[in-house]
Amino acid sequence: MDVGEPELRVLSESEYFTANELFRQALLLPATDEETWSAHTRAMMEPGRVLGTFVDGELAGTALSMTSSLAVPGGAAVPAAAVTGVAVRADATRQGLLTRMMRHQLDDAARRGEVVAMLHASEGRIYERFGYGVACRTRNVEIDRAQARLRDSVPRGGRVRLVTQERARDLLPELHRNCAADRAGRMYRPEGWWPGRAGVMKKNHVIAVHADDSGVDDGFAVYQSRGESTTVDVWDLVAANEIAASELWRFLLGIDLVNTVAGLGRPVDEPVEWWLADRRACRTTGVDDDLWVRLVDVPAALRARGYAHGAPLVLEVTDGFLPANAGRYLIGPDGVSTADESPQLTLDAAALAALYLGDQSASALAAAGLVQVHEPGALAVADELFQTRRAPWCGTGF
Ligand SMILES: CC(=O)SCCNC(=O)CCNC(=O)[C@H](O)C(C)(C)COP(=O)(O)OP(=O)(O)OC[C@H]1O[C@@H](n2cnc3c(N)ncnc32)[C@H](O)[C@@H]1OP(=O)(O)O
Repeated sequence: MDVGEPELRVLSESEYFTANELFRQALLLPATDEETWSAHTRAMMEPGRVLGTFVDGELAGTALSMTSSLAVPGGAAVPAAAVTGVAVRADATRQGLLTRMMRHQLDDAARRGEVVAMLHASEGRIYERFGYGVACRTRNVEIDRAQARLRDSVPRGGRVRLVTQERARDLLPELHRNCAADRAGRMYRPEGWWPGRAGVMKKNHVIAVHADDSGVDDGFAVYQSRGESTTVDVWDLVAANEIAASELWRFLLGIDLVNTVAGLGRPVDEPVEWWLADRRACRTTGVDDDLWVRLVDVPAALRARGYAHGAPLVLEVTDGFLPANAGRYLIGPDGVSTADESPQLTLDAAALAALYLGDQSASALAAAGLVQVHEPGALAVADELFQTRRAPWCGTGF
């Protein structure tokens, strides 16, 4: 049976709990207890940014966004909507409710001056139609501790210390902010993220902080042990520089009684194998999509990032969901402007998102038919312009 004409509106604070329950039910998660809700989850809901769709007077769909920013190649950060809490009640799916919410949310982000929207997707087939594309990926690794010794050549410095969860609550938000320019794809963790995170932090989560030789904190790791043949799961490891990163790994690999150290959602180019004297001590157990990005304002997004040296290129962008974004852009190391010339390459908003942070090359996307080539040689030019020194990585779940 079709649902009646839906009503979409911004929810009031008294409706947030119901929206969160709807989300949890749709994600097949258990209901939230009152304490977790009021002390933690509630903090993720920003007034004016929680949407609800009502059918026959009942809440049937919800989606929220948080105020954030995203680091782009070249070191700048652009205002960003961090989208989460997306759900439609099981008896109201495939009737266009999500499509309405996505349109409303992207229009709202544009009104707020947000250049991109970003999310983590529950399934791979939902968001491309709305112009989102996979902009970075993560890798899960398992390191066999008995075999793992860091090479003598790995630079050393500073000191790792354990801090209490209480101390970590004060320390980590600023420390994370200071590490955020590390690479493209990193995001500013929204204000409500940390209290929300504290809600999922278990009693046995341990926090290690690295300080450099002058005593300035420059990285941290959050981990937890499990199982009898003990594995340490590393949930969060963020560092401002390579020494802090390798020293945190050195620390984790030095914990007594541990058999395996599992890094979850790590950058795909983290050089773990190169740190190890025996590279086979590290096994990749999975590579997954990380952040999906939607360029809300294509010209502003293109202008915000830096480009490698190379010849300029005329790129045509098509955008079925936000047609105002469609256009031709002259992109080069000296900047970006709108162009009248014939395009050398054409691609849609979702493919541009995959190119934008440097995760995929234009050549790889063209091989899948996602970039149309009008001029021989243009792919090589695009590959050079959009390439980045490091793989993009978000590293923040939300
Ligand atoms: C960022 C996050 O929060 S991720 C979490 C997302 N939420 C979930 O996964 C919870 C469970 N799923 C749901 O709540 C819903 O199925 C949603 C939100 C994914 C989709 O909501 P719906 O209202 O059914 O989407 P809507 O009807 O607007 O669909 C639009 C199109 O997308 C397609 N579509 C939507 N969801 C899916 C899916 N999961 N798989 C494949 N296609 C899908 C529809 O078939 C439709 O295609 P059409 O235009 O060709 O007919």
